[in-house]
Amino acid sequence: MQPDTVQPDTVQPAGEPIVRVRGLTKEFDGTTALAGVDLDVARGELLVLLGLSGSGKSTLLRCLNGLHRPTAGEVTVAGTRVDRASGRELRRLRTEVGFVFQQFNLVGRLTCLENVLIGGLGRVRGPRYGVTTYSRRMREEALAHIDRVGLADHAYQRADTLSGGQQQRVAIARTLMQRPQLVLADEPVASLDPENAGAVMDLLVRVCAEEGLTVVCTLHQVDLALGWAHRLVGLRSGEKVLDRPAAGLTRDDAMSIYRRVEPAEALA
Ligand SMILES: Nc1ncnc2c1ncn2[C@@H]1O[C@H](COP(=O)(O)OP(=O)(O)OP(=O)(O)O)[C@@H](O)[C@H]1O
Repeated sequence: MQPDTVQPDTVQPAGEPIVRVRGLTKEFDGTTALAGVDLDVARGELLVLLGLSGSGKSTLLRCLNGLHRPTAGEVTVAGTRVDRASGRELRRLRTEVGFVFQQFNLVGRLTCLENVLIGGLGRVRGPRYGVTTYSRRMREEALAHIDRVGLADHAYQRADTLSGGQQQRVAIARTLMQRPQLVLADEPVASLDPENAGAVMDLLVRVCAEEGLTVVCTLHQVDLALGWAHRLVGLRSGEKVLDRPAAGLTRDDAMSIYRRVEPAEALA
């Protein structure tokens, strides 16, 4: 499936990048997951991370929102030095950084509406139990996001009764409800069949572009990456081996990161 959203070929960096990574190294008990990665992501950019299983993609995403503390290096996201942030700074940062997971991470026994409202919890004081404990304005906002992802007829349906594609749409609506600046998506379509994968990816790209959000997304599907991304970054054994605009990049260029030979002129 081809995207029905026309994306600009590249994003002209305007001002400070929203993500700035320098010399990022992450080790786990003797395993080097990331080895000195440098990366800038411009505001509004859609960057796709590619690489073999175990190449460090998820670890990089998790270092961006502080789920992993780097072994060495600097990570700055939306002006916050994530690598040395306090617990309080990390909690604030996570209200500005949405995370879309492969397995959706919805609360199955709650309705779509309740799940989407959870995305707005960072904006309210104290816990909320049930839809009626949120303000009317928040409920209307959540319903508008549910409508936007095409699930208006399912707003009051339990999340665990929805298909995988529908559940990921709910997760996207929950992320929008969060009003983030940056969306991290870790293999958001890996659990879906090819048709649903294309449709959900198109939705994610479209709503993020409409909101002017920056997206860093890991994918295993090179064709999806070439269809949607502004820029592709390839990791191999924790090192960046490709960093090129998607425009003009061939499938063969992108596939080179999965080969053992060094990609030619990959780090333009
Ligand atoms: N919490 C952890 N504890 C120990 N090792 C870890 C941990 N998380 C990741 N690793 C290791 O770090 C390396 C990179 O893993 P990571 O999950 O980042 O790769 P990936 O490219 O996202 O893989 P996949 O495509 O399969 O999701 C792997 O060798 C993995 O085993």
